[in-house]
This record gives sequence, structure tokens and C-alpha cells, in this order.
Amino acid sequence: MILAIDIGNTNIVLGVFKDETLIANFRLATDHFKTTDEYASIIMLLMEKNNIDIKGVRGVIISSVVPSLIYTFSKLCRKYINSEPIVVGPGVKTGVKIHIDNPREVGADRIVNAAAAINKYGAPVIVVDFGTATTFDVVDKNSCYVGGLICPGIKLSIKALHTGTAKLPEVEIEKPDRVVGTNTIRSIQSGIYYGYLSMVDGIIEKIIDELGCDIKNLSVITTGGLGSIFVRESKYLKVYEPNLTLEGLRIIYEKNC
Ligand SMILES: Nc1ncnc2c1ncn2[C@@H]1O[C@H](COP(=O)(O)OP(=O)(O)O)[C@@H](O)[C@H]1O
Ligand SMILES: CC(C)(COP(=O)(O)O)[C@@H](O)C(=O)NCCC(=O)O
Ligand SMILES: [K+]
Repeated sequence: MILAIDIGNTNIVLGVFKDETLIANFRLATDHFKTTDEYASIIMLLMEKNNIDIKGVRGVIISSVVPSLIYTFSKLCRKYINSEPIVVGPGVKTGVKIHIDNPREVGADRIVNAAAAINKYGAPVIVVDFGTATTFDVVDKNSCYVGGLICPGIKLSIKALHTGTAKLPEVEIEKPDRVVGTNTIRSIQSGIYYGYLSMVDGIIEKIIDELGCDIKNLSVITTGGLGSIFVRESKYLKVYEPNLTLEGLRIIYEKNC
């Protein structure tokens, strides 16, 4: 078995693969202050509850956008799994040609998403990841990662409206029936929901223009904890792949083991 660990700013997602099949996945809150031993005790308990023998894990691969937790989880792998993890970054083969100003600064999760999307859908492909931030990753027709966009995440935007004002409450993400809100909560929900929907579709149209390709030849894949919200409702987001990053990690593991 392979253990894939995707460390995001809000959640840490773990996936256990038996050959190419994801047999279990767990989601933990990202906590910069938890120790190696604390994370290990949670993970081992979850493994046990899912009847997974940690001794059967032959390798671990980690993608992290939280630098301090790379150390915590690498230590966890050595101490509790007896394995030196592959940490996605410079020097690790991903199969993705990165054509941006400074390949070292791009979030590992974005390259992992691109690797998974190319593998499953071919190129050109766009990945929209609704996590703490909402990111767009663009792979051109030559399978080159050519960059993308970083937008404030949905929950982050809702929080910012609340913390940056005296009177706005923190609302739940909901689709209002009408775009014109008739009270404060409905107005915020409409701003968030229809604002994001228009932003996503508008950005995808601009990317298509810039790539100079036809929408018929391009795949647009959605992922991330909040990714299911706009699928179907959007003109372009039709495919939701909740485990895209984990699948990308498995593919990259196989290239490097
Ligand atoms: N299964 C789920 N259903 C609904 N919301 C979720 C789910 N998983 C995560 N979320 C929410 O989605 C947001 C983004 O999560 P995630 O994609 O894990 O972010 P990140 O990768 O930045 O850590 C978080 O606010 C989280 O609370
Ligand atoms: C853009 C991100 C914050 C997204 O992180 P997430 O929402 O998945 O937690 C992360 O990929 C990151 O820190 N990237 C570094 C900058 C870059 O990608 O250019
Ligand atoms: K993201």
C-alpha cells in the first residue's frame, strides 16, 4: 500500500492506495501546532478503524503548501511507518513540464493536480481547485504547465466580509433563488455565490481565449473541498474529482520509487 498525504492550508487529506485503487481517505484539520506524535496517534487510530495495517504501507508521498508541516510529517513517516517519504518539490519527477517564471515557487498541490489531470484527461486541461484559495491551473496543448490564477477562497472571502466590517455576519455558503438579495444575509450569499460563479466562468473564457484553443478540445476539472458547489451550475465546470490531488500523488510516487 501507498500512503498519499496532501497538506493544504485548511485540511490535510490522507489517501491509502492498494495498487491503483484508493481504498480509504481521511481528512484532518491543518494545525501548525500539533506534534508528530499527535498526528501519528490520530492517523493510526483512523487506519485501525478502517482495518488498514500500517505495516502494509510500503511508501509515502507528501505534497504540502504548509512548509512547517513537511518536517512534522516526514518525521512521522520515519518514526511510525519506517519509511522515508517522497516530498513533491524540486528534484522529484512529476511528468509535468513547468513553464513559469520560477518553478520553485508554485504550490506543490497545483503541480500534483496538473499531473493527475494530464494523466486522466490529456491536454489541454484546466484544473480549478476550491480550497483555502481558489486556484486555476492551466496546462496547454503540449502538456506544459503554463501558470494560472490564485483567487481568494470562498470561505476566506466570507470571513473577510465579516472581520473587515462592523455589521456583516459570517454566512453559510448557499445558492439564493434570486440574485437580488432582500436582506443582509441573502445579499452576502448572493454576492458570494453569483460572484464566484461569474468569476469562474469569466476566467475560464479568458483562459480559453489566451490559449487560443477550442472549448471542445479542452477539459475543465474541478476539485477541492468546496469544488462541488458550482459543478453543473457553471457553464464550464462539469467534472468534479474530489480525489484528484491524491490520485496525482499516487502517479508521481510511481515515477519516483
Ligand atoms: N467534504 C466536504 N464538504 C464540504 N466542505 C468541505 C469538505 N471538505 C472540506 N471542506 C471545506 O472546504 C474548504 C477547503 O478545503 P480543502 O480543499 O481541503 O482546502 P485546502 O486544500 O486549502 O486545505 C474548507 O473550508 C473545508 O472546511
Ligand atoms: C495557492 C495556494 C495558497 C493554494 O493552497 P490551498 O488553497 O490548496 O491550501 C498554494 O498552492 C500556495 O501556497 N502556492 C504557492 C504560490 C504559487 O502557487 O504560486
Ligand atoms: K487550492
